[in-house]
Amino acid sequence: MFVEGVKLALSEDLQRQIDRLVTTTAGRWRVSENRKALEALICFKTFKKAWEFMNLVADKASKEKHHPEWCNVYNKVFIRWTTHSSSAISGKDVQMAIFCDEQANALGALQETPFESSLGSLLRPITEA
Ligand SMILES: C[C@H](O)[C@H](O)[C@H]1CNC2=NC(N)=NC(=O)C2=N1
Repeated sequence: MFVEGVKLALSEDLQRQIDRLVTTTAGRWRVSENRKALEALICFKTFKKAWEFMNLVADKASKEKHHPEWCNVYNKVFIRWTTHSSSAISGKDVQMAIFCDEQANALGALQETPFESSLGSLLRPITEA
């Protein structure tokens, strides 16, 4: 009983953190369609800013042993946090997403990035260009 109670409290806390990320970041973060990942499209002013961001996240990922699925085109970074051994978003995913959000803000990432419109051009196969 006690353990179950702790589990419940933890997942409620996680859900609250996820809700906060999704609702307070102006469309930057969303829960993936299969609900197993947190994803963001982050738009920087320059390529150098995007690269700086990726370096900071790379350092943190090595320390935390939790690595992003991501891609970069010029000033945009698409980033996804998911945990392979889990069927749901984990605390580590949320921790990394919050870290990314803080770093993105510190690097002056553009606040409002319409997810759908920008993602299309970022991931479009090069043959269609
Ligand atoms: C053994 C090692 O810690 C695991 O393979 C880690 C590595 N980094 C990881 N990163 C992410 N995002 N999810 C994982 O499940 C994961 N597993």
